[in-house]
Order: sequence, then C-alpha cells, then structure tokens
Amino acid sequence: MAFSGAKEDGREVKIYEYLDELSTDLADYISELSEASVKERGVFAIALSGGSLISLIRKLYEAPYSKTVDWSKWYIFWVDERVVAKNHVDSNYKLAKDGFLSKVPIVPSHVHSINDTVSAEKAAEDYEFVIRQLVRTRVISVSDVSDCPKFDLILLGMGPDGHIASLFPDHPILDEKDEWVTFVTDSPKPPPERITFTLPVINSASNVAVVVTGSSKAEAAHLAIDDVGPDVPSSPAKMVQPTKGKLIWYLDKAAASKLDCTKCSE
Ligand SMILES: O=C(O)[C@H](O)[C@@H](O)[C@H](O)[C@H](O)COP(=O)(O)O
Repeated sequence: MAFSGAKEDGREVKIYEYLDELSTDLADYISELSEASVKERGVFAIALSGGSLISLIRKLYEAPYSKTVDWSKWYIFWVDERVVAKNHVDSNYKLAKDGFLSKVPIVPSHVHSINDTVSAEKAAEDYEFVIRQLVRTRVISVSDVSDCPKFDLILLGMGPDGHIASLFPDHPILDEKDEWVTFVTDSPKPPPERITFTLPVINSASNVAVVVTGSSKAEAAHLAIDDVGPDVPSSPAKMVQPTKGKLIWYLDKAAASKLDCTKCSE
C-alpha cells in the first residue's frame, strides 16, 4: 500500500499503487466485516453499487475467501439500480450476477433485486417495501439514531462528477429525508431511469466503503475528501458521512493524485 491515513472525523483513506493490492485489501475488509456481522447478528446484509466496483471485489471468489466466507449468511441488496430488465446489459443486477454472485454459493432467495417490470417510481416503492419487511425480521438491522435500515456494509463507487449511487450533483433527491429508496428519471449518466438509496440510508450503515480508481476521478476525490471550503461544486460523495458507522475510501494512486496530502504520492 502506498499510503493509509485516518482523518480527524474518523474517515480512513487508503491509497494503493496496484489495483491487485487494492482488490486484495478490499476482499480482506469485506470478509472480516462478514465474519464479525455473522458472529454478532447471524447474517450479513451488504448493498452493492454498479460500475467498476464489481470487478474490484473479484478477489472474494478466489481462495482463501471463496472457502472461508460464510456465504449462506449473506443477503444482497443494490444501493442503486438502473430501471431496465434484469438481463439487460445496463442492469446492475446482471453485472453483479455475472461478475460475482454466480461464482459464490449465495442462497438465491437472499438476493434482493428490484422489480424490473414496473416504472421507476413503483420499483423504488416496491424495493423500500422489501427492505421494510427485512428490517422487521432483523435480516437488516435498524439504526438507533434514525429509523433507517442499518446495512452491515454499503459499497459505493464514485463518478467523475462526484455522484455516488444514483445521487447526482445538484439533484433535488439529495435533500430527501423521508424515503429510504427513491427514483430518478433524468440521470445524467445513462440510462436515465434509476432507483437509489437516499443519503439517510447510506449514512445509517454500520460501514461504508467508497471504491474509486482512475485519474478521471481525481478532482472529484479531492473535492469529496479534502477540506476545500464552501465555494466548490456540489459533491454527493462528500455528503457520505455515516452518523455512527465507519467510512473508508479505497483509492488507487491515479484517483488520489489530487489529494492534499504530502505522503500520498510516496
Ligand atoms: O449504477 C451506477 O451507475 C452506479 O451504481 C454508480 O453509482 C457507479 O458506482 C458510479 O458511476 C461509478 O462507476 P464506475 O466505477 O464504473 O466509474
């Protein structure tokens, strides 16, 4: 690892020279959280994003994790999903299924994808309903500071504009306080129709990891992580501030190249 540092607010920033190293560390981190959560609650509720994240968690289906992780206790959710059929090339479910879920023995009934036969609005409503049922049975824990679900782990990617999940800069849903899952029909990143967890849900998680690679994300990473003052473009990624949970940024050197830290280029 090139650099790992903790910020005053408890956030951790990890920067890697090689993607392979980042992927191994990420797999270590996820398997440790899974073990701790299974020990404490008997289950592990994890929410995935789309994009490059899925290939960056690939080490999880290799040894030793493929054998040591208790896959039967995993429950899978999506932080955001594109409103397309599950077999569509744009589907985050398909991406995760082809690139991860089909390679590990997760119980099919523990995989909670969206209803792909309805409108974005209805899909968001249905997904929130599913999550509410699972909060009731404590498959998903509940936050003791908000009434929000408390996922054991939320994995996020970030776009070059600083978006996370399907929460885009300056979009009114960044202010959503009541819904757990909402929808957009005007996403600047195609496809336009998506459902997404809201910030209160993301910030109620026990653990959040933002995994970012590539130089196109360097400026957005700087704006989200560094103390840049108020007069800067809106950054949804900067609004990821778990109330009680732990936040870790996993960056490669290119994505970290504009961070204000002296040791980052070591
Ligand atoms: O469905 C989506 O589009 C994603 O969930 C989205 O939030 C993604 O995580 C970022 O856009 C980063 O994607 P990349 O890592 O591929 O740049």
